[in-house]
Amino acid sequence: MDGDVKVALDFSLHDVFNETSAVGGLSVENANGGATPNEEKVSNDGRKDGAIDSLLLAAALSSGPHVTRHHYHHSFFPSSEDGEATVWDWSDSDGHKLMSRQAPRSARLGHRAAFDDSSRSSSISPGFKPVDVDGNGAYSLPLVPLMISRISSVSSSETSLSSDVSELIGIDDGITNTPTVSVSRGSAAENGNDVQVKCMVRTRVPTPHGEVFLHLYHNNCDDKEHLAIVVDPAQLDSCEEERPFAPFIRSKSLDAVWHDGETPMERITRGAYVGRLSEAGYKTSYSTESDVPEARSSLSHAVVPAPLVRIHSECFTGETVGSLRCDCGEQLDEALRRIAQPISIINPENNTPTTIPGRGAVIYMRQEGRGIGLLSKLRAYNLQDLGHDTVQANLLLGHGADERGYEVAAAIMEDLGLGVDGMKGESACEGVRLLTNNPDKVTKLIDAGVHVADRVSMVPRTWQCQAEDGSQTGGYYCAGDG
Ligand SMILES: Nc1nc2c(ncn2[C@@H]2O[C@H](COP(=O)(O)OP(=O)(O)OP(=O)(O)O)[C@@H](O)[C@H]2O)c(=O)[nH]1
Repeated sequence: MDGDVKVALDFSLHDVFNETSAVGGLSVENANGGATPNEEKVSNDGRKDGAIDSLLLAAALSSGPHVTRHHYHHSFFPSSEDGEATVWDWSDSDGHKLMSRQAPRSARLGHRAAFDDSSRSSSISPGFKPVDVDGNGAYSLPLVPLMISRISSVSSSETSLSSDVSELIGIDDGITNTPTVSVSRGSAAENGNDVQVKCMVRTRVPTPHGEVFLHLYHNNCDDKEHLAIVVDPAQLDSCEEERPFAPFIRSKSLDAVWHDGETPMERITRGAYVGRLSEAGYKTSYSTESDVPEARSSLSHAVVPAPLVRIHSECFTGETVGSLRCDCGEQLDEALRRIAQPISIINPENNTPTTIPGRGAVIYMRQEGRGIGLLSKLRAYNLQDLGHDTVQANLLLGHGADERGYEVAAAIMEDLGLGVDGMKGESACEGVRLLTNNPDKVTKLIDAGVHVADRVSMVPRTWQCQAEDGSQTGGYYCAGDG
């Protein structure tokens, strides 16, 4: 299991690599099929999508749909015996020969010590290449919220805990200064104010897990732009005649009328549309709740499982830099993968098995470093290198062990009809299946009014592989390791 071997890429992968880089193999610099990252391709139906990462596509084709930007380095591909890449042998006891460019986590952590020692003596431990193949990391999914953060014109001096959502919208909306709808959350806010959130924009984003809707939220509690990554592809292809099996996951505040005389183009620009936008046409979304199509009445939420939801905390180091100190990037990716899995149900209308698209959401909270912020988290890493654990390091810096709050996340879920209040009818008490290993998170969300129907453990694939190995699970660097 420990031996690193040299292998060749399989045929299809190799073809793509040769196309994308003069160097070929794993040291490609442009993993975007020769296109620049911003280059657009026009599909047959006239839609414009960002250029697909051909490296990723090739990996997915050769290894299966589970391979994503993050898992690309962690996942398996069929083994061959000669070539250029350093890979790890993960072959299982059933005789499946599998190789991965990702070392087992235990090995990664084990080798870290050797790496640290050897880098001091300028000789890198053979077989451990932590950042060997990350040329395509620049386009990874979690970069999106970070870019949004950079272009945000909302500064902390322009907002305050007591500011109204309408003030926020007036600053950088550019469409309307007078929002009429936001979601109010009882008395959950610690400062005594109602927590208000408003979805400012919703847009379709193609991802390795299929098409998702990215929702950007403003709120009256902090100056962060929190996000919801909604997986509900059924609504892309919805037509009025056919009612969906499960209620669509839509933002009430986005679909509301924001001001008198609102134009269709204003609504379309912020994403308040139904179905799929195309050059051929569009349809603005329902502006009142009574217009929302009901799920098929004969299909209760007992038949369609409650949506899977993960509340994910931003982790710049783990998600964008590819830090091995935590598994946040893998967790985000794994959450989206699991939410996007098709759901098998029995259609009570004809009693036949049927499959519906996966549905759920990742609520992406900008709570870096368990709420202590990136600056403090990075300082905490230095203290951890001195031998302190995560909690000790946070406390030494004057922070709590975990400073995250979940009222804003709960308000976003309410706005999306997820586990709080629901959209209407049967979905009202549908609840959510929460993807987490953190019991504290479950308690805090229940306190914030979320109906948690079930907790689903959130185990990254690399951990699962380790468990099968019988080797160490978790590691001292990962905050999620408990
Ligand atoms: N302060 C601090 N924060 C960290 C560290 N490593 C990761 N984080 C942050 O921890 C957050 C993730 O929290 P976790 O405890 O891993 O996971 P969780 O969200 O509580 O629980 P799960 O839902 O089971 O993943 C992210 O915001 C990371 O930025 C660390 O060493 N110190």
